[in-house]
Amino acid sequence: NRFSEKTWSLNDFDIGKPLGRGKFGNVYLAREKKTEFVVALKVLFKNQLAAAGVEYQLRREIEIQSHLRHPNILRLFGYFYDKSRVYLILEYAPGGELYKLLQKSGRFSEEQTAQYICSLAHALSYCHHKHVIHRDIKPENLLLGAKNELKIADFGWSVYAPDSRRQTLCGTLDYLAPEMIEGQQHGESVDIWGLGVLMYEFLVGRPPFEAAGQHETYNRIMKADLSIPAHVSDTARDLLQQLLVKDPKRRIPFHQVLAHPWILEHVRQIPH
Ligand SMILES: Clc1cnc2c(Nc3ccc(N4CCOCC4)cc3)nc(-c3cccnc3)cn12
Repeated sequence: NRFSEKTWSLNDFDIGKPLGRGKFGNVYLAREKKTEFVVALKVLFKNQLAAAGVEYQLRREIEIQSHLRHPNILRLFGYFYDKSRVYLILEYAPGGELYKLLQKSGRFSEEQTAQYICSLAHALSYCHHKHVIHRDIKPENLLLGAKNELKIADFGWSVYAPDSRRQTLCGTLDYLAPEMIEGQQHGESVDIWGLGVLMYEFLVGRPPFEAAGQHETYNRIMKADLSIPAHVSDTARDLLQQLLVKDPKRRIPFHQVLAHPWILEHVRQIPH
C-alpha cells in the first residue's frame, strides 16, 4: 500500500497532540499531509533503545507487525528514522488504552470480557498460523478501536515460534507463563496462558497470581495457584481452569476456546 513502498519523513505529517508516553519515547496523533489520513506516530529515541539493548527487538517488532493483517491487531503501516530517532507509523486507536478503561471501571462484565477474549483468541490464533507468538499479552498492550473493538498493540516481545528467550525479562512477571519464567523452550501455548491471565484480570480486576513480592508471584505462577472469587460464573470458571494450566500441552487450544459454552452464551460470533 502507499505507506509501505514510499520512504517517509517527518515533514510528510502534521503532528498533533501527544497520545501518551512510552518507555522509549512518546506517541503522537499525526496526519499525513497529502491524504489527510490520521495515524499514530510512535517516536523512539535511538540512544534509549541502544542503552536498553533493544534495537534487535524493535527490528523484529517492525518486521512482524508490518506483515500482520487482522482487525484485532493494530496495523504498522511503515517506519522511518533520522539521526536520533526511529518513527513508527501506526494505526490510530480512537478508544485509547484498554487498561485505563479497566482501571476506571474496576472490572468488566462477563459479556464485555467474553467479547474481548473472543477477539483476542481470534487474533492470537491468526498470529500462530503465521508462527508468531506474542509472549506479552497484558492490558497495557491493548488499545481500543472506534467501536470499542480490541487491538493488540505492542509486538515488542513477539518472536517466531518456537523460541527460548535470550533477552532478560524486565517489568512485571504477572503475565508470564511458567515455562517462560523458567527460560525453557516455549511455543504458542504461552499465549493461551496469557489469555487466561487477561480473562481473570478483566473479570476480577487484578491478575490471578498477584502477590506482594516477585518471589511470591513466581511461586504462585509455578504452582498455577489459582483462586477464583465466588462472583465469577461457573462457565467462566471452567474456561479459566482450562487456560491457566501449568503443563503447556494440556492448555485448551484457541479453537476450543472459541467453542466454549461461556463464549457462546455471551458473544455474537463476529471476531472483531
Ligand atoms: Cl500506537 C497508538 C494508536 N493509538 C493510540 C492511542 N490512542 C488514544 C486514543 C484516545 C485517547 N484519549 C481518548 C479520550 O480521553 C483521553 C485519552 C488516548 C489515546 N494511545 C496510545 C498511547 C500510548 C501510550 C500511552 N497512552 C496512549 C497509543 N496509540
